Amino acid sequence: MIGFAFMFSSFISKSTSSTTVGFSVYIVGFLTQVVTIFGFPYTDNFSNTQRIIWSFFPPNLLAKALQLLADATSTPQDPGIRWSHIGKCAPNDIDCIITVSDIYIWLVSTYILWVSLAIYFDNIFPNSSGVRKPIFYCLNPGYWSGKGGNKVEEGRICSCMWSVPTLGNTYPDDEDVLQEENIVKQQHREGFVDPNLAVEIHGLEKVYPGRTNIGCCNCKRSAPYHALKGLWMNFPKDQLFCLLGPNGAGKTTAINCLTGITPVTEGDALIYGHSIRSSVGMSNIQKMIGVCPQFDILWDALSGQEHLYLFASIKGLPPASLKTVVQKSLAEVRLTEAARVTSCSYSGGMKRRLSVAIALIGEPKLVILDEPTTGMDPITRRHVWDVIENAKKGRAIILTTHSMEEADILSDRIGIMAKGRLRCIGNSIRLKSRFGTGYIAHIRFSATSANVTPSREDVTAPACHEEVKLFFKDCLDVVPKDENKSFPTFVIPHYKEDRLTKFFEELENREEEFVEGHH
Ligand SMILES: Nc1ncnc2c1ncn2[C@@H]1O[C@H](COP(=O)(O)OP(=O)(O)OP(=O)(O)O)[C@@H](O)[C@H]1O
Repeated sequence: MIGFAFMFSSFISKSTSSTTVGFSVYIVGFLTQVVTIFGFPYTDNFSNTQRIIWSFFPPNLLAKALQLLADATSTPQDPGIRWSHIGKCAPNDIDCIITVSDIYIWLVSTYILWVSLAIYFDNIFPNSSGVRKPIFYCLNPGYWSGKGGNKVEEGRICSCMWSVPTLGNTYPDDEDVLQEENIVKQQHREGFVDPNLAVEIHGLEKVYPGRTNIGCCNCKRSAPYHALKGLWMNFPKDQLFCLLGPNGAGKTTAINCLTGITPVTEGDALIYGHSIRSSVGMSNIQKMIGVCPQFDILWDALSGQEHLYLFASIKGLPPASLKTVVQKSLAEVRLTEAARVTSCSYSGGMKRRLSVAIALIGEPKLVILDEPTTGMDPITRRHVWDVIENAKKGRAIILTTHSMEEADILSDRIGIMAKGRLRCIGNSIRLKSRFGTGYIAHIRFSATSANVTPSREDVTAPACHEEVKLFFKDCLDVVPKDENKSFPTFVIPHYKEDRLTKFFEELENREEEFVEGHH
């Protein structure tokens, strides 16, 4: 019965539907068992074919086995069924169509059949990302040897794929992007392996194929979509690379290609030397990455602590260290108090923090964070920034975000994508100096500022920075890169000009507190 249920689960994608289907199978099983008890089809009156078809449904065999057992033990004179006699019919079984031994063989055989079918259907039906294996995947020797049998397809089995259009000119129009591309291409041509690189992206392209889905009365068509148009990038170790870009730029697609969720159309990427296009490479990659997906993948019934135990065990952490690691991880993302609460009661921000903790657990060498601070309040977001900043040591991090402030504070390098292409790349100062249109305020604090005591060290104390931050709290980009600098730089977008003017008016009135202020 387990094998049959397992096979049925391949056809169901939603947990709500599984309850309905499970209950329906139970009812059908009950009815066929009643029919079996009344003699169908294990008597001489029925054909072998009918019996064979009936026996493929495990509850029927179970009912027949219980009936044989009941017949063999109904009176004190009945001999019962001994293990040594399971291949023989009971003396009072006149028809002797099937024995307990036959039933055992049938149950084991149908279990193997249903489980094999379950695995096969699970592979050929598209998963939640629309990816599936070819119909005859198991006939490919590479699938069994693990070498090159990892080919996957997209779309439904019956959908017809459109031809993939060729990509036009992919020549970058930005000098920094061109320089990055040239460096990566040259290294690729020369086969140079830089030990300081965590990720090398070699001309990554992704086309979501257009399809014609033929329904009963309608025929829907969609054209192929080029989501990634040839990315060439290097991500060094011990650095945080931030991918920025508007909605639909291709950030999540790039991440899904790196993590193996979506198959790549052209190009390749090496993560610590392992190719994302090889099944062996991908299984090695998956052991060394931690991912915080754009949408939280959590189980409502499990608590935060249980999630972390589960993922730490999956990542192969020694059982003895699990408790310490989980507690440290919960403390880092400030979920210690809510550790035992089921995740369905968590707020959106708490769920994101748990997802970040899951991504960081087990010391992964590459961490991929897809919009990790979405839905967090400003204080929690700053706290999570600290967690990410601390996590940078000893690993590479790829982070996507829509927040310029987040990118500015956390990143070592930023890449801005649009329409599947990399449009600019560099550190935040380089990008600001090339593309910034706002104002930059350099503010030096006096030791006699009302918030600080007049000693040399206190000049750099964050207390007086707080005053400026409060003033600009509704600006996007005013947090100093290094809070301990005595000359912090505040970047004020051009549309906040009125705020800046007001600020400088205040500065003039408080000349004794701020030694210098200019923009
Ligand atoms: N399975 C899919 N089939 C067809 N097109 C898709 C599929 N997934 C994404 N796309 C398209 O690819 C483009 C890039 O999507 P992607 O999710 O990578 O963007 P993004 O930069 O992550 O956007 P966001 O910031 O909104 O998360 C979008 O135009 C999207 O419509």
